[in-house]
Amino acid sequence: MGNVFEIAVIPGDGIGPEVVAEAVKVLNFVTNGSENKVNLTEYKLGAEHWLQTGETLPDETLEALKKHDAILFGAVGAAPGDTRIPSGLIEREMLLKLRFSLDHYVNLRPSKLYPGIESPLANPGEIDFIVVREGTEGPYVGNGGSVRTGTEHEIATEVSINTAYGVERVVRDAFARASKRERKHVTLVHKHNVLVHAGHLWRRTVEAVASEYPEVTHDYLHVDAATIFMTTDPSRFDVIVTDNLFGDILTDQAGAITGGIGLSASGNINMDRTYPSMFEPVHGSAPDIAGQQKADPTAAILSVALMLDHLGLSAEARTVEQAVEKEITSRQELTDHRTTREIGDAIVSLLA
Ligand SMILES: NC(=O)c1ccc[n+]([C@@H]2O[C@H](COP(=O)([O-])OP(=O)(O)OC[C@H]3O[C@@H](n4cnc5c(N)ncnc54)[C@H](O)[C@@H]3O)[C@@H](O)[C@H]2O)c1
Ligand SMILES: CC(C)[C@H](C(=O)O)[C@@H](O)C(=O)O
Ligand SMILES: [Mg+2]
Repeated sequence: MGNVFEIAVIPGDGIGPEVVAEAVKVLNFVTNGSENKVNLTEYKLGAEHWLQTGETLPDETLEALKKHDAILFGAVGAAPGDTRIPSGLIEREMLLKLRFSLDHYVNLRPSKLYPGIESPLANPGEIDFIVVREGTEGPYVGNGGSVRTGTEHEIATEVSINTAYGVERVVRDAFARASKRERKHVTLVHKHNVLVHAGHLWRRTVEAVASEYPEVTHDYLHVDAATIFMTTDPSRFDVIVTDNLFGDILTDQAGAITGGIGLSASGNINMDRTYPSMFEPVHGSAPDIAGQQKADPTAAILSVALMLDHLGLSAEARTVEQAVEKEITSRQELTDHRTTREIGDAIVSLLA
């Protein structure tokens, strides 16, 4: 007896609707004919929606979203120069509000250099690591303010919040994931030589949790040095655990070295399953290429694979990943770039 999974779909802004259309095609195809079904409900949210309605994320919408089994998210946000929308409004009051309200404490961002993908690195080696980015704390929580705003005496703060509870649960998740991987290695990335209070909490937590996982090795890198190794020796990484802001920055870099941000998937995961998890590409709304069918939908499609895994549909998840790998290989033989739709169609045809 199969299940029916209720999936909320939030296409969002810019290339969001374009890449989500392809991801939905793949999701429908891979579940069609299987005993597990998906029932999709679309929600209009984002910068365009705010311009039309003045709404960011109304409470009723949040409550409705909570009733779903998972959320498939595209991207939100305006072009940096768009003065009609206050900078950060949609990111904070819609996207981060969702991640915080649904307690998405594990922001899982895998990076893999697929065969046939060209890395900008001269000697990329084998790249296959995951970043376990803390998703609900750090400098993202909005604990700050500005006094004497606009004067030469302005003081602006953005306080990074790190709780023992929040750090421990994400560090535990990283070690648990590492213990199931071949190399079984965790790298803590922080900056405890300067950010001593938060840094030492992270460090002590890693040491304590590591003692429960004797089979998992671990090391530490300051975030500045981590960016060096991400470029010179990325194959050293297996599982990186880090705070919300460092994880944001490192995962864009990780995308760049593995062939581009258009391939980077992510899951905002509530491991306790008290609320639905949300799956989305790492990239944003890319206003520079929006509406032109230039966006690579692979990140959104691989986010569907992460979602299927989370829902317990691992056979379907592997099917999607294998079709993506084959499509990436077949791209190399083409002289023209595939459009967003063509990539989605090619992946669907490889699922058949
Ligand atoms: N999760 C999200 O919704 C999310 C994530 C990041 C940024 N944003 C928002 O998106 C807007 C634009 O941000 P940005 O320009 O800093 O980052 P971005 O990720 O949207 O774009 C950065 C660069 O990558 C390219 N790119 C992104 N996705 C691509 C894809 N699928 N295929 C090919 N190229 C791709 C873009 O064309 C651009 O040159 C901002 O409003 C930002 O706040 C939202
Ligand atoms: C848009 C922004 C809030 C977001 C983040 O910083 O987490 C984005 O950059 C991401 O990586 O998903
Ligand atoms: Mg980011």
